[in-house]
Amino acid sequence: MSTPHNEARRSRIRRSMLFVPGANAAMISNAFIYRADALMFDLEDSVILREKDAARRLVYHALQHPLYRDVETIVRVNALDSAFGLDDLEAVVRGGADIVRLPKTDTAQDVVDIETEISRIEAQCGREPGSTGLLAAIESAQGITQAVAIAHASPRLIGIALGAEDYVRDLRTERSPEGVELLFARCSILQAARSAGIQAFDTVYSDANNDAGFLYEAAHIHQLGFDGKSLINPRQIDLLHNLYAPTRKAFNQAQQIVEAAETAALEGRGVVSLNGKMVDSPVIERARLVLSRAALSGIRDE
Ligand SMILES: CC(=O)SCCNC(=O)CCNC(=O)[C@H](O)C(C)(C)COP(=O)(O)OP(=O)(O)OC[C@H]1O[C@@H](n2cnc3c(N)ncnc32)[C@H](O)[C@@H]1OP(=O)(O)O
Ligand SMILES: O=C([O-])CC(=O)C(=O)O
Ligand SMILES: [Mg+2]
Repeated sequence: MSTPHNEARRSRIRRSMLFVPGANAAMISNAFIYRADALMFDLEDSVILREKDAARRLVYHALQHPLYRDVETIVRVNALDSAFGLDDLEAVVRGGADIVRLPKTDTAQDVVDIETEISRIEAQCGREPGSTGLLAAIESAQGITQAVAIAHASPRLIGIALGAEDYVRDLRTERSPEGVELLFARCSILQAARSAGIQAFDTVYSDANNDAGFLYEAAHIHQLGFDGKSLINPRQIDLLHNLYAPTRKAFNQAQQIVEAAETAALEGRGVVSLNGKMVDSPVIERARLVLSRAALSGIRDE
């Protein structure tokens, strides 16, 4: 279903989504200073059981703070079948989060269930119906098998994301630097997301001090076609944004393609040749994407 809400939120740029542990008052109070495309307050696996209630209160207040008004806020709630999920959802929707991140999504029914609760809470608290977005994280073999159904399960979905730390546990393996064990899951998520017209996000890179390893993984998922990545540390933000910025060569080429296409359109031609290479509609579309990424991220420092 196409609504003004999901059209706008499905096309928003989200290269970087920074996880901020919900129980860490210091991090919660100043995470807005980091220029991530979205901040993702966490109430799930970074919060120990005895801090769940305190974390929920901290995040609820942060959501309403004026300093967080200009940044997109996502909150990872606990699963609805846990002791905390419903209380989290009440606080987060009432607090005005832009997007709820559902962890460990195994089936389309998981999405339908949280959608039903979000609609109820929106109606009860007077929040505009449909204004809370959803992001489903897939973190199991079952979830990957169901990725297409999950991606199509709700008009609120802005995207689906891989949660690789839990996923490799389910596969009974470990993450490797090359990520061969994640290739099937990454391709499944990307295919499912694109088939539903929503965004695809890669998982966290957990070694906050290994820039080379992070960049290797980020280049890989950028090449696969992901819109962005979940992050754990602010130092990863600029590394990722720079990687999403086009090179000077790609930028110049995209400019030439768009200029040639505009001239051809004025002359009533759909296909033109640029330095011997065919320029037609998919080439022009991709060139426009490069120019829009340059407008946002600048030109890559190499
Ligand atoms: C598998 C999963 O579920 S992953 C998702 C859940 N996990 C998380 O949310 C973890 C988020 N990340 C972190 O907690 C931390 O970055 C760690 C534990 C990985 C590393 O911690 P540190 O070594 O202390 O980080 P580092 O020394 O780089 O911190 C530098 C500064 O950035 C801040 N910072 C670090 N990570 C974050 C973050 N995720 N959000 C906000 N601020 C952060 C620190 O508070 C510190 O601020 P200060 O200079 O004002 O004191
Ligand atoms: O979703 C993520 O990237 C973090 C996470 O929970 C996981 O990897 O299991
Ligand atoms: Mg997880």
